[in-house]
Amino acid sequence: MSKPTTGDFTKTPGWMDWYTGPSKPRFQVPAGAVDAHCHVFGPGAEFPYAPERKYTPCDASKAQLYALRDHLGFARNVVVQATCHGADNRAMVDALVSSGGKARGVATVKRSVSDAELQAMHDAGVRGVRFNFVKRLVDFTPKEELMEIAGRIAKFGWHVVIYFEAVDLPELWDFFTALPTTVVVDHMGRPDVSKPVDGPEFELFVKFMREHPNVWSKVTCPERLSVTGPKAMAGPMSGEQSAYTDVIPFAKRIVDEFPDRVLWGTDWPHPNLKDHMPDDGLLVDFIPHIATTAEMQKKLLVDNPMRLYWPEEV
Ligand SMILES: O=C(O)c1cc(C(=O)O)oc(=O)c1
Repeated sequence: MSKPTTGDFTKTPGWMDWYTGPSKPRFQVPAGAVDAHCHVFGPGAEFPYAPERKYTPCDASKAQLYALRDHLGFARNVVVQATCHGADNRAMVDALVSSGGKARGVATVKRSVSDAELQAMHDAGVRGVRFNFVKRLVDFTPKEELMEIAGRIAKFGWHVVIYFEAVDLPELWDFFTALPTTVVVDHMGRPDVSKPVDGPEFELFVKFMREHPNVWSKVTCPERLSVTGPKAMAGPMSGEQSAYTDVIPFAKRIVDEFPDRVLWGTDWPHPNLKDHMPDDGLLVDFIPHIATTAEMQKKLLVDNPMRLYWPEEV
């Protein structure tokens, strides 16, 4: 793959660029598999990063994303608006429009968005909005504004994607459980995997899903959540086909209990990683550790994302 650029922007110090030499996964994903969580960044020269952003990434273009899709054996993508673009969805929408119907998207919108703008995004393939509660990524938006947005996007048949840290779930519980749409949790609500998988923190997350059949989870980002690894990267420190073993019990528990409400994605180009950049081919090899039968793999990678993002084809 071609090397990432940065245009006129200066990357955040210590920024880790995505890995240009991903291996071919040993695990062959089922036909029609969807990478249901990934991003595009810029390119900044064409789609400038938002003034209110908390980080400046390297560029990660739609062409590079779609080359990775083909390399890994996926058929489709769900492109999630990255916080470095704020509520300016042009780069994400441009990626959808150029995908030939193979990508759908999740936007970030403000309360001031018009119905005509929502309709235009719908026509381009947007099917959800993202509410972000991770403080290092976004400024605070009042909950009544978000609830108003949720009510408006519900009319388009869209869902709400939420991103939060596990310690914040108790405080956010009432808001999340009042949302009128399907609710999709990013990265399993970021559990602290150094705590027990059956301890109070993760039990609360399981209860959240168990008691609310409209709640789905992405069983994504072992490379973010892992504490002890080993890491899915090329070279001598590699975990190769058994990376991120400390995350497996958490993700597997969610897939086992809620096989019809889980999604998987690469999270390419992996914003804000601090200590390593994964080989996306090896990340795909993580999947059979958490979805252990062909039936579960098909639900995770094909049936569930198709039902949520391409229901007209199911
Ligand atoms: O943990 C993160 O830093 C992160 C950031 C973003 C974003 O900036 O949109 O998206 C993600 O899925 C994860």
